[in-house]
Amino acid sequence: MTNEIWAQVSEELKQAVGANNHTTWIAPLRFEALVDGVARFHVPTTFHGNYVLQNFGDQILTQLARAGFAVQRLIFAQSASAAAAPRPAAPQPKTDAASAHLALEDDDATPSATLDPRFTFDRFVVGKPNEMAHAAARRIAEGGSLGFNPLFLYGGVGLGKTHLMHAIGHELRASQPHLKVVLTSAEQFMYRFITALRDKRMMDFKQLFRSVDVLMVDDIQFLGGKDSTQEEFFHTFNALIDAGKRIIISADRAPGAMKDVEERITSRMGSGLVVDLFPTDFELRVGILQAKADYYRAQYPGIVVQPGVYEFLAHRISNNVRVLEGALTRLFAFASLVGREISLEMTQDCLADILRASDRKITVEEIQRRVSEHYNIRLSDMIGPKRLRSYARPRQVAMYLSKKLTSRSLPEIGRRFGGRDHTTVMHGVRKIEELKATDSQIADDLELLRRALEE
Ligand SMILES: Nc1ncnc2c1ncn2[C@@H]1O[C@H](COP(=O)(O)OP(=O)(O)OP(=O)(O)O)[C@@H](O)[C@H]1O
Repeated sequence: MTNEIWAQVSEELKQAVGANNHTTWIAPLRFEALVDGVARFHVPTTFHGNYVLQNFGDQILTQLARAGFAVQRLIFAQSASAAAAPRPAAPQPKTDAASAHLALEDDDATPSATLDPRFTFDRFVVGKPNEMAHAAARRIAEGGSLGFNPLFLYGGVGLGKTHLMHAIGHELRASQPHLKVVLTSAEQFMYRFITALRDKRMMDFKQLFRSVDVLMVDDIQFLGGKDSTQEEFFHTFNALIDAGKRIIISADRAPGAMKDVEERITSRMGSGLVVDLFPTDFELRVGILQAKADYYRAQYPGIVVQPGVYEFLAHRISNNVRVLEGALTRLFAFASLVGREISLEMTQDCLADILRASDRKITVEEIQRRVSEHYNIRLSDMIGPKRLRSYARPRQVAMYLSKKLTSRSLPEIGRRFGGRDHTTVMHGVRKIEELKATDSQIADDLELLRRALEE
């Protein structure tokens, strides 16, 4: 996108937000860059940026989409072109799509992140793979006493961890505005820590983080190998837990699977409620597409989506909801540009690159092969009739993973396990679900296998 195009989009926005709002809020924005679906703007103050994001963020995204730009995140910062260029010793917090919405602005008096207005509970579609995580997040958002602390949410890329954290933030801000709720990424925590060290303002740093009521830290796996930041995080963590404050942590893997993070830290992080977000299944993907499309239809009135399009996308696109969203944004923007209905043909054409990239699907056969290798048993024994525990357990693990990671139905899975009945598969899946909560060896096995399969 060029400055000229932004100028046109900005003009369009005048219609949407009104001339006064436009002069006050939109006109001062300076477009800086659009990289990987993240559009970055320079703003005169942090407050200005927060205000625009919260009040006009959706409209800006919509207008950009209308202009043909599939933007997924907006960042408003004083940043690069302002005087606040970081000194060399301090790493810059990354501003990619994953962390953009958490941007903590440098001149914030408190480290409370900008909440993304789109990441609310209302807009979170619940299905089997994420129902536990959603329920736990809801419990925290309701306030009151909980039987667990911290909450540790983990799962693969783009499955809604950040979304749930923001949703908790929104709810708490509305229902208990006196609470100091802080949402940050591990990377930003480190950035602040290093900056405080450099500027000899450690007391301020400690006070800042230890005075919060609810601390949410995203992408904690980032602490791997960053020894002094880990140490500081550990102290912050302990101080808050001891003071009865609430902590929510997210990561791309289970606490025990974290690399280069000290064991005393991972074991404390895993000492509350640990919940995993499973890869989306077909039903959840259709649900998410429908919910997002409802929203788009309000923005692009008159666009018709032909039957079968959502199902096609849910079948063909990977687990990552971010990819699913990007596909839909592009489809709606394209359909509105050319003024046609969204048909299967248009979908295949317009999304050819995304569909190609998502072609790799996990199969039951691949799961069986991996699981038998993992447990060191023959594939034929796992699929065959033998009932020995040493075969039955891996078989159940493979059934469980087949249910969770593929879109195959129970009878279809049964057929691939030597023609077993669907009730046998169901029993196996339930058994592993139970064991996962009580047997850490099984939980670790599942985690390892899932990672290997999703690579
Ligand atoms: N169940 C859901 N319902 C609606 N939207 C969802 C759901 N799950 C994920 N999304 C959307 O998918 C996108 C990616 O989600 P999010 O950023 O929360 O992922 P994440 O798990 O934090 O992944 P990462 O670690 O890569 O940041 C967001 O736009 C989010 O709104």
